[in-house]
Formats: sequence, C-alpha cells, structure tokens
Amino acid sequence: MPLCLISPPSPFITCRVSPAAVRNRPLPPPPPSLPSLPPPPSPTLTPSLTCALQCPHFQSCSGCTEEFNLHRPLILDEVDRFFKGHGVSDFSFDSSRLWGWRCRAKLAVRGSSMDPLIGLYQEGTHNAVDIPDCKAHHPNINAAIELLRRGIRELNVEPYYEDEGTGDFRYVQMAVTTHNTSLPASDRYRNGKVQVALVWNSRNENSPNSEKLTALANFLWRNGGPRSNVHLIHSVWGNFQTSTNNIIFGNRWRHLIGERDFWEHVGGIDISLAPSSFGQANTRAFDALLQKLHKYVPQGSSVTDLYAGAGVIGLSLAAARKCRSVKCIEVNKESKLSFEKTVQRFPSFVDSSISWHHADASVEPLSWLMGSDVVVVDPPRKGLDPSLIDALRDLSSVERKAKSSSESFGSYSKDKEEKRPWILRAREASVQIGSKAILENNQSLPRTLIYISCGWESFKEDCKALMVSKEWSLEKAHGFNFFPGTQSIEVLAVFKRGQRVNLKKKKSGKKKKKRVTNQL
Ligand SMILES: C[S@@+](CC[C@H](N)C(=O)[O-])C[C@H]1O[C@@H](n2cnc3c(N)ncnc32)[C@H](O)[C@@H]1O
Repeated sequence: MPLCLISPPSPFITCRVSPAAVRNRPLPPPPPSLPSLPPPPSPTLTPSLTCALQCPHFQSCSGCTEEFNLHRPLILDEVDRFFKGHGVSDFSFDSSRLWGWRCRAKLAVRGSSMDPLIGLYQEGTHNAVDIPDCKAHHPNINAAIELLRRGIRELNVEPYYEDEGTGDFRYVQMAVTTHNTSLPASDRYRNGKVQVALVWNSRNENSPNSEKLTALANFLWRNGGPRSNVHLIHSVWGNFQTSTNNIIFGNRWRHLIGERDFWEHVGGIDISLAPSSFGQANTRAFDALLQKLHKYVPQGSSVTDLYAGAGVIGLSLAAARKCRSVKCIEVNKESKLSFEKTVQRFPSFVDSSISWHHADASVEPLSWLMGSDVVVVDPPRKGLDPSLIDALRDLSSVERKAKSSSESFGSYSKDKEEKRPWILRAREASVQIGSKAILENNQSLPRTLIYISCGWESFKEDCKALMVSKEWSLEKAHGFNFFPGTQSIEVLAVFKRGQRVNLKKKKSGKKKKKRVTNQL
C-alpha cells in the first residue's frame, strides 16, 4: 500500500512541469520501497513525487500500473527512440490532467447485495475489486458509484455470480458529460453529469427480474437527479445481456430515465454519444489531439475516417478544415444514431459532403480509400486489419495501373458504375449529408495517412509494414498522455506517400516557431 508523500493532489490540479524540466532532468528511479517517515515539505519535491498517483487501490486494482511520474510514462524513451530511428527527430508529448481524467469507465458488479463490489478485476483474475477512491476516475464517477452501492443495498439487488451465471446486475458503464453551457467554462468539468448504463442479466425489460432494474434507475434519479441535493446523474440506461461469455454489452438497450441525448464538446463541435457507441475515456486529452490533428489536414481535403465510431474525428475535421468531403466507416451500427444526432447540431456554414457507413474496414478497403486525399485511421488496440495495410501499400501501383489503362482513370461513364465498386458500396447502409456528386466524381487516392493509435506494440508493427515498401514515410509524430498511471499513450503519426520530404531544407531561412509542447 503506497504511503502519501504529500497531501493528496486535488483531482483538478494537474502537475505542471516545464518542458525544460522534463527534457533536462535525469528521471529519478521509483523508490524501491516506500518510506515510513513523514513527507518532507513539498517545495523541494521532484516531478516524480509531485506527479505520483497516490491511490489506495494501486496494488489491488489492475487499472493503473505506474505509481510515479504520471506526467511522463516510462515508455516515452522507447517511443522517442523509435521515431528518431524513422527520421522524426522532433517527437513531442502533451501531458494534460493527471488525476480525475477518466470520463468513461466500465466496471464489474460482483459480491452480494449487502456487500457489493463495483470495480475492475485484479490482475489476471476475475475477482472484482472495489475502487471507491480511484484517482483516475472523474470524481463524479466515484460519487455515482457510491450512490449505486447504496441503491443495490437498499433494493436488495443481486450482483452477478459468474460461476453460476446467476444474479441480476452484471456491469455498469459510467460516462461523464462536461458540456453544460449554462455554467462558466471553468466550472464545467468539475460539474460533469454521469450517464449510467446498467447491464442486466435478463433478455429484456419485460423479464421478471427487470423490475429491480427499473427500481434501481428510479433510485439513482431520486437521489442523484436534478431534484436531489447534489445533481449528479445525467440519465440511466438499461442494457440486456444473458450470454455467459465475457462480452460486456448485449444488443438490446433501453433508455430508462433522464435526458436521452448525451452531449460533449470536443474538436470544436458538439458531439452526441449514445452509451452503445465508442467514446474516448479522456475527453480533455482527446480534444488536444484533435486540435493537433487539424493542422495536418489541408483546407478543402477529401477525407476518409476509418474505424470512425460516431464520426467524431471526421466531423470535427469537416467543421474546422472545410473539407470537400468526409466519409466515416464504422463496424458498430449503434454509432449511426450518434453520428446523425451530431450532424443535426452541425454549424450551418459547413457544406461538405459527409457520409457515415456501417461497414467493416477490412473488407475491400480500397473502395473506401478511393476518392480521398487524406485517410485517418483510429483502430482498436490490436491495430490495423492486414487487408487494409495491404491496400495502403498498394496505392501507387493502383494509380499506375489506372493511368496506363486505356480507359483513363477519370473517364468512367454512368453505365459503367459497376466497375466503380466504391460508388455502389458507398450507397449501402449509409447516412449521407450534403452533395453526393462530390464523393462520386473524385477518384484521387490518399497521399496523407494519419494514424491515431492507443496500442504502441501494434502501431510499431503496422508502421514498419507500411514503410517497408517505401510507399509511405513518416513525417511527424506526437504523443498524448491519454492514460496517466499506465504505460499506454496515444500516438498521432503523420505519413506521406512517396519519398520523405526534407523538411529542414524547405524551412531554411524561416524563423523557428516557438514550441508549446514538451520536446523529448
Ligand atoms: C479506438 S475506436 C475509435 C473511434 C473513433 N475514431 C473515436 O475517436 O471516437 C475504434 C473504433 O473502430 C471500430 N472498429 C473496430 N474494428 C473495425 C472494423 N474492422 N471496421 C470498422 N470499424 C471497426 C470500433 O467499433 C470502434 O468504434
């Protein structure tokens, strides 16, 4: 159990370390054993101590693996070396909020109705651990968990018992919206409201054991809704899952109480996220990443956003870069509704052709790359599908073949549509906003690839596979502290098709811009 070296930090104060301090100071190794003496006065503390996790659950919970240097995960040394080895000498790392950053959590509900456990599994086991004072959670997630615990006890709700497949309440997802425009901007994060999704061990809301689900939703609303002393709860949803596998959510969702629509503000736009859609856990860091991403997409580009979720990246680019067209491709059909809602609040000046497609990016991926100048990929931790890597590596040869073919690349007539599978495909299972014509008449292939990764190991493999044939070269890379307390970081890497441009030569004579991020 870690001892507090200094008084626990407020979750709303991040550890500010000057770029120079990070660059020049040799990092002290984590203490081998924890001191038993009272802490020294704080002014002399090094960043590793002021940026310590100080969480009482550190050793029992599997959520965090690092106790010190939250501002600078150890893996950064390797990341920096990797990028240097591939010609990117100015890799930068942005660190934002170090505590209370997690705005989205999925937690197991186990134990008994009198003694419920709501938390993560212990490393390598299926033993859930209570984490009421989690330092990564937004504080209102912790408060909502405590309210939920009270509800389980008072209503005698039976948590799930995995071995037997019995009990009612399996998991809970908590997501915080910090988008309350009636509050001053500085108060919004702190006053975030929690959308609670209760995963119930029943087929639907009419099953006999679903009565307690309704009762629990009403309890949360009565005690945490707008009429309670502390308004904490945004809404409550039910999800129904009876399968005995490890998949958290079933296919059936029900809105039970509170506001149906959940809005957040990132990347310059209001986005709607249903509980069934993917959402980034670290809202603030994601916003910083999107701001950076915008710089690499030229105004008026045609963009393909693969692994798009509810289309947040594509839509924020459409709004900021006035893209000619944006195509979002996502395999989870539940994200479609969130995309449509987001578009309803879209700024009226955006007149891009925007579409969202329910499709698997690994099936005929070339059809999605056709007609775009920039492709953005944001795959799950396991990385890109091999068929997509192959398609990305083949682009120049596709271009050459198209040019040399007697039927010139741009001269298809309407009756030859069947030879343009991407057009036929783009019409399937899609939502289209704005003009279709732009999408259909553009036959360019991407020259810029922007890879957003939360899985460092898979990223390295994909990166090498893309560059081995010299089809793509790395131009820029940035890291973001999306998961403080772990060895995971989010990477944004920009690749260009063809040979690497000598940026130094291009820039010579120009004044150097002041850097605002931590150079490593
Ligand atoms: C890391 S999330 C990124 C989502 C989105 N870019 C965002 O930031 O909100 C990865 C997304 O890829 C989707 N996905 C996974 N495999 C896919 C595939 N083969 N084709 C299309 N989408 C896929 C997942 O459902 C998930 O929404």
